[in-house]
Amino acid sequence: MEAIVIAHDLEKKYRISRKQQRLDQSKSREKIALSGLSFTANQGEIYALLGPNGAGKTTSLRILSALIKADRGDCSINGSSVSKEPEAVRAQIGFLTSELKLEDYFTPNYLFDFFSELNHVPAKTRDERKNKLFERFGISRFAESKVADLSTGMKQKVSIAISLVHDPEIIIFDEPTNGLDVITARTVMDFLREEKARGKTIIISTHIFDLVEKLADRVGFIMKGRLVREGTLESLTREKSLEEVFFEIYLNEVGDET
Ligand SMILES: Nc1ncnc2c1ncn2[C@@H]1O[C@H](COP(=O)(O)OP(=O)(O)OP(=O)(O)O)[C@@H](O)[C@H]1O
Repeated sequence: MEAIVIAHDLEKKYRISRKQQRLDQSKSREKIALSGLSFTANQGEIYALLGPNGAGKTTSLRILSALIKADRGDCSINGSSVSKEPEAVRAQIGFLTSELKLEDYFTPNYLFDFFSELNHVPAKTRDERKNKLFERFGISRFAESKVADLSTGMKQKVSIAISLVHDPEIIIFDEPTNGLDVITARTVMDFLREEKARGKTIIISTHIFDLVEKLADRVGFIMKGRLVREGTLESLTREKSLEEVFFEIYLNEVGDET
């Protein structure tokens, strides 16, 4: 199996406000989000980063996607270094989040064309892709409606479609089903399975066991900014449920602090 996404020894600190410092009862003005995170995803698999709130999932996916910079460490995406070749990385990945905010005034059709142009997608390819994605996500009927008039689920599906204008080899999806109703969540999960079947590599972050059990080939447990265990879903859950494995690791790594 070929390693296509390699995160190596990532460190990231955020500077926090004095107010936040007091709330955290911390002596430091910095918050450590990642402290030496490493993991590897293989070509054509769905890899899940599973961890509790504040573990560092979003931070690591944003670094992988060249949206923010790590303080230390680096990632290799299909042979390109995130720190040295961020443009090459961006061309190969689609970063998806259900929290992406779309401008209310524009239509799905306009947004898809706009982002296609930004990504240098030729018009013919753009139209083929748009038809396919709009059909797949039930957007076609709303293609000329303003974003402001769309339902929350439809907005999320539009944001997924426009993150895929360049048909990226690697899909990075932060909390894929957060805030989605069951029907939209199902559409998204089916879509990710189809993309995997097309040979794409998919990395998701989540705290939802059920999602990991339904979707993932391999799982990395992330706690306090570090990877604490990694393995195939099958090997991890041979004797215990994923939830049991998670809490065993959690008690070991974090203790019973809440
Ligand atoms: N912009 C920021 N400024 C200050 N601290 C931040 C910032 N972003 C994240 N953090 C802190 O860094 C740590 C890791 O956050 P991150 O969002 O990466 O975790 P997460 O695993 O995605 O959490 P969640 O599941 O709650 O979204 C947390 O303690 C968080 O409070």
